[in-house]
Parts: sequence; structure tokens; C-alpha cells
Amino acid sequence: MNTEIALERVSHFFDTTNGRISLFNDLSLTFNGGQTHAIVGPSGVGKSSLLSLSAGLESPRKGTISFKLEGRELTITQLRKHSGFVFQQFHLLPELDALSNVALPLKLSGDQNAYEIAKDWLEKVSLGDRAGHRPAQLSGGEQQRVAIARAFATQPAFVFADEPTGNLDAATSSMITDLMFEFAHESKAALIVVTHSNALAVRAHNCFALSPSGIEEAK
Ligand SMILES: Nc1ncnc2c1ncn2[C@@H]1O[C@H](COP(=O)(O)OP(=O)(O)OP(=O)(O)O)[C@@H](O)[C@H]1O
Repeated sequence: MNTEIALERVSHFFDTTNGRISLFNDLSLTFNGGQTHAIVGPSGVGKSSLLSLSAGLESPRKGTISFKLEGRELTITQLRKHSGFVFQQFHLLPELDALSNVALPLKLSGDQNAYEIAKDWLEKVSLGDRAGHRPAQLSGGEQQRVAIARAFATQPAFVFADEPTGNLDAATSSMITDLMFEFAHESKAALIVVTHSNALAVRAHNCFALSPSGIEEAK
């Protein structure tokens, strides 16, 4: 299956009132479908920006990024329909309960069985009994499990995760990492994850180390 995100000679920078912040120059890499990819590197080097570009949330200043699903080029709008997201700060809607948070992207895509599917996913992350609880009534680890259920419930081809274990203790991080990798393997989604956690990075098929001088595959 030819599913991939390909960055070709991508350069990115921000022009600020204090001058230009250059992140990377002429960077080329491919994230293949059905595989797990970690992006590691020192703070401020541009990992989150690289993830954002790879997810089509931002456009690079120079170079091209193409998205393919089973050999077909995807537009950004099509890519969005096939993408799931997990963030360090969970990004759940505070006024919705766990079930509605997971059901929301399914409802937005017109799925008639949104609530049944969401219920199954909450059970998969062992939160079936917390379906009626809002994010404020859940711990950080529980909120991240809801976010993971939401990300995978739509059967995405690509899941983008930015520091998904950044705010969690070691035991909870390990549980969250297990869930993400288990679901990525089961669903054959490409998982692209930015992390400072070595324990998480070593689980990925590919580990890309970003540094001021460029990117290299760490294993
Ligand atoms: N919208 C923006 N405008 C100006 N500068 C930005 C913007 N977004 C990011 N930056 C800067 O770009 C650099 C890279 O940021 P980015 O968040 O991608 O790094 P990171 O490697 O993910 O860092 P960390 O590991 O600390 O989260 C930082 O210096 C940041 O301040």
C-alpha cells in the first residue's frame, strides 16, 4: 500500500520583530504508512513545527509536502478526514463529557453510529464507566486516554501526536504509550509522534533526530 507523507527540500522559518528564527533547511524525509515514527531532538529545535507541517496544519516557507493514501494524492481537506490528533494538553472540549468528546469527530464526518462507536472506544481505553464525566472530572492520564480514543475512533490513516506523555508520570506515560502503539499496529495507521521520552521513541519503527544541522534517522 502506497500511503505516505513526503517532505521534499522543506525549509521553515518564522520572521519575528526580533529577527528570523530559522528551523530547518532543505529537509527531505518520508513517513511511510502503516509504520510508527518518532521525532526527537532538543527543545526549540522545531519538532512541533515539523509535526504541524507534516499534518498539513501549516505550509512550509520553501519546498513541498505531499500526502498519499493508497497511491492517491490527498488535498489538505481530504488529509484532515484521514487524520487523528493527540496533544500534550489533551485538547478535549471542557463542556462535553468523555463520550461526546470521542463521538464528536465521528458525528462531524456524518457517522450515524457515532455514539456506539465512541462507547466501544471508551471501553477499549478502559473508561467505559466514565463516559458521562467531563474532562475536569478526569485525571490527566484519563483525559489522554479519551483523547487517544477520539484520535483512533475515526479509523484514521495518520495519527499525529505532540508530546502525548509530556504531562504524565512514568507509569501513566507507559500505559498511554502502550495504547497508542497497540492501536496504531492494529489499525495500521501511520503514527507520527514528537517526544522527549526515550522510552516512547525506542518503540517506533523509525526515529528521526532533529538538530540545528538537519535530521537523521537515529535507528
Ligand atoms: N508561530 C511562531 N512564531 C514565531 N516563532 C515560533 C512560532 N512557532 C514556533 N516558533 C519558534 O520556533 C522554534 C521551534 O519551536 P517548536 O515548538 O517547533 O520546537 P520544539 O522542538 O517542538 O520545542 P519543545 O521541545 O520545547 O516543545 C522555537 O524557537 C519557537 O519559539
